[in-house]
Amino acid sequence: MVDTDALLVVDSVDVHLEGKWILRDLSFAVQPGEFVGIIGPNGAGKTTLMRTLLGLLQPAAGKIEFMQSDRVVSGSSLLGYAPQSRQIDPETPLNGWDFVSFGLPRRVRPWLTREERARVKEAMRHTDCFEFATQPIGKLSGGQRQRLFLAQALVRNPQILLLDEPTAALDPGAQEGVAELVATIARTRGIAVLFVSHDVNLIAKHADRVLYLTPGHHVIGSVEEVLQSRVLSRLYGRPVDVMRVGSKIFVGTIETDRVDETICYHTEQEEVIRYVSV
Ligand SMILES: Nc1ncnc2c1ncn2[C@@H]1O[C@H](COP(=O)(O)OP(=O)(O)OP(=O)(O)O)[C@@H](O)[C@H]1O
Repeated sequence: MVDTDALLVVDSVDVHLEGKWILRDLSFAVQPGEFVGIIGPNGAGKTTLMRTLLGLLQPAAGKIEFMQSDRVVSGSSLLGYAPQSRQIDPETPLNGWDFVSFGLPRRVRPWLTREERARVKEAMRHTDCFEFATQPIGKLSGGQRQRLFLAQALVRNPQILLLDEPTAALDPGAQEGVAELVATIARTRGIAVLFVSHDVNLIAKHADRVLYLTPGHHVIGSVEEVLQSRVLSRLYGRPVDVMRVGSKIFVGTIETDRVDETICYHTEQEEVIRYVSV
């Protein structure tokens, strides 16, 4: 694969863990400023992909290449990462400023230089969380903390931002706020974003392209190209429907025999249809 403009090229990558194939023949490239939404069922390998890009897992085959961007700011790092698991003890005696400054490249001295302080301030301003600088992080809401995690990932001035379910456990308004913020950061700062989410509508609204993973398989393309019954049925190896109701997209399978907790509606014949998300 040759893509001279790409920041990241993943070429025919296989990853297996404890003898089980997780990612197989995975190939895609990401451009500066591009927002790539990563979606797929539990266990599809989304976090495994993040960990592989971070160098925490070694591909069994294929290669991963990071390119330099022309738009690199001096002192920038390659990757910024916000992990999936973000439990914080409510009694944690850390304020927002300290928490974000932990994202700076490793340093031995306990104090921050003027340049480092400016970076922390800029990252907090960009993510609209400077007001939490002196507040204990354990007392903040999920959405407020999420902004701090984003600031912590941004403080290294990364070229690529890896965000593993940054909107998990947030209410719809806060989810939208975080996704919008990330999309703006990608656009205005030329940072490539890989954004994992289970919310197909959030991805459809904000992503330039979608990487849809199922165990051992993947497809990548625009929202219109990927979110189609034909494409996803091939990916899952069984019939999958993509329904558009108003502005919303639902991906799942339709069963006509049971009524359950998932989306139900009536046809003209009053047949109750159960829609199961995949
Ligand atoms: N350290 C490990 N050793 C062995 N298997 C692992 C390890 N970590 C993850 N797996 C397995 O790899 C597969 C992919 O896991 P991964 O966490 O990447 O999925 P995911 O798409 O991020 O899922 P979710 O949506 O639930 O977060 C799963 O079957 C999981 O059990």
